[in-house]
Amino acid sequence: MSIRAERVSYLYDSTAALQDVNLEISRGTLAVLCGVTGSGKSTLLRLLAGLDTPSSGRIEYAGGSGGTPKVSIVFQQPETQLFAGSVHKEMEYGLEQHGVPKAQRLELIRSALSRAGLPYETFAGRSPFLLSGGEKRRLCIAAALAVQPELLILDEPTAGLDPQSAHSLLKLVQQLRAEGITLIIGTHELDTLLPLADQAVVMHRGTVHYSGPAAPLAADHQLLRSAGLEPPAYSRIGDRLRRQGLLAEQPASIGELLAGLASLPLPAPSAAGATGGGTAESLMPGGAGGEGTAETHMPIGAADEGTVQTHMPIGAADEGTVQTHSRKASRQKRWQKLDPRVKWLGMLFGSLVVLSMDSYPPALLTSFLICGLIGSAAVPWSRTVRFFRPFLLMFLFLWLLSALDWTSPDFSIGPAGFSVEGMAQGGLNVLRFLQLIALGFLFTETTTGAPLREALEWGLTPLKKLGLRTRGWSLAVSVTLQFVPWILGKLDQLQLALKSRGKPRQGLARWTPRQITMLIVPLLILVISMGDELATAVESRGYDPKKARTPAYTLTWKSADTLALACVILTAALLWWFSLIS
Ligand SMILES: Nc1ncnc2c1ncn2[C@@H]1O[C@H](COP(=O)(O)OP(=O)(O)OP(=O)(O)O)[C@@H](O)[C@H]1O
Repeated sequence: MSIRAERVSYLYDSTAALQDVNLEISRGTLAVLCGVTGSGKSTLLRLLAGLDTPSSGRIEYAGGSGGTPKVSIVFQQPETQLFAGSVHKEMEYGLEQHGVPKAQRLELIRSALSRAGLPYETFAGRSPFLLSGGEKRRLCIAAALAVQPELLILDEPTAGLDPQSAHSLLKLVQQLRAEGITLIIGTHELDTLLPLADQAVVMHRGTVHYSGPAAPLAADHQLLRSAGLEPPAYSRIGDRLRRQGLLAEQPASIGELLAGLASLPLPAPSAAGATGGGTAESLMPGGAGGEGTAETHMPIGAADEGTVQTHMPIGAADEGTVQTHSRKASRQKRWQKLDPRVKWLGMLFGSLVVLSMDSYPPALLTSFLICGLIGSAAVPWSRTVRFFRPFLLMFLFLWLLSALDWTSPDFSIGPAGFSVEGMAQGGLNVLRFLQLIALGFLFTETTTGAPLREALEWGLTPLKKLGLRTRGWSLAVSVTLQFVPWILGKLDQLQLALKSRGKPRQGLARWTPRQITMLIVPLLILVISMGDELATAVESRGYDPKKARTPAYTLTWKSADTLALACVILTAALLWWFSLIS
């Protein structure tokens, strides 16, 4: 199957990760996608796999077997891609989603596992979570192969593998190419993958810097360096030897370089070489032979402006985006500078007001105000949606439950009767719950770890007088609060993993009861292992809750904080008064 990206751009919030990407990869090609960290490789691979939709532009597949394109992807971190209770179930999930009849599944699973070097008899019953890092990666590759993809996308497939496993993975990649599968591999590992590739694509700051045959790219050191990449070692050494007249041709792989070297008589070490000078120089990659020793020893790209810019947000090229970005950053900074005690008190007063409300007008006004506050703190819209999405289904259920009326319903849907009054009251309660959650969200989104903990400790000080160990509590509460975004991030990753193995589902369809039950176990395992790691870290640092800790952050009250607190108290009082009169 061939794939074509046409003027593809992708934005994370308002920052462009990809800009105007045009790309064509023909059927049966092994394409290597390289670029420095943050250049947009993973984002592009996700779009090519159909897991995300471009913000603009389009991606087309052609020459497949018809119907939905059969694309499989293996992510950079395999542990985020596993979710089932056993290796067999992990493999079966994708086959089931692709509609493969049960009778055919076992054979496909066996064959894919064995191709990935995991014998079925040994691994089928084991938990994917208890495999080693390399075995997890092989399992993900096996699961991707089981569905017999026409396009296979691998993101950093050799990362974290020992040399032998990396070698067998490369052999497998070559076999797959020989079978006519189109392969796209995202990697930094140019030395091993570039010689195998037919096509190379270099990403630089979210754009395609080069797309063409792989062999000339390996020899074009200037082009690679201008994208912040170091040319493969075989090419750098070959280049030096060629300049010195020792090799006739530029080697296209480490194998060719060794073969070229084998035909050379070994020179006797010269006196100059023995004292340092010449030998040291000749051992340096890309040394005096033409590319400049100083340049070689500088951090990659220090020699060219392009790489320095790599670390800037891609949108920096566009002045409008920069301005929006800096306005947002300054709003976020203003909220972060505010003393956390003001936010803590704001959350306390806000919660009291919300709890005292029993009619819609003040509740709606409060919702409006909270939305305004979240907007003024420049919390990205996508992050807010991601945070609230899991709560919405739960609250919808609670709302329907409180609207149920079996005795004198105002209307019925099927066997269930509902009362309008119950709906109104339930709606109000749900709204108030959401407001309480939103206040907590605003507090944690605008306060970093250390100030958050100190503010919590300050809030718990009265309890200290009763002899309670508030330091331990505040640590526990702040860790718990920071767990929430972490858990939501993990949920997103697991959802993406499910999507990568089956029919793409969008919106509420992603949260079917089956999907939720599939996510519970891996999520629990991830949470427990994170708790375990945290406990080990705390223990290894000799943390003793009985001893006073030196605060990592000192709270300082400024006049702007007094003003902000006065605004908080005034607003809370007005809302309370409004709820009394309405
Ligand atoms: N979820 C996200 N939210 C916001 N920005 C993101 C997100 N994911 C990636 N980015 C940003 O998008 C840009 C491209 O990221 P991407 O992960 O595609 O790069 P990459 O080339 O794959 O990097 P690496 O080799 O380190 O994996 C980076 O600047 C990154 O910070």
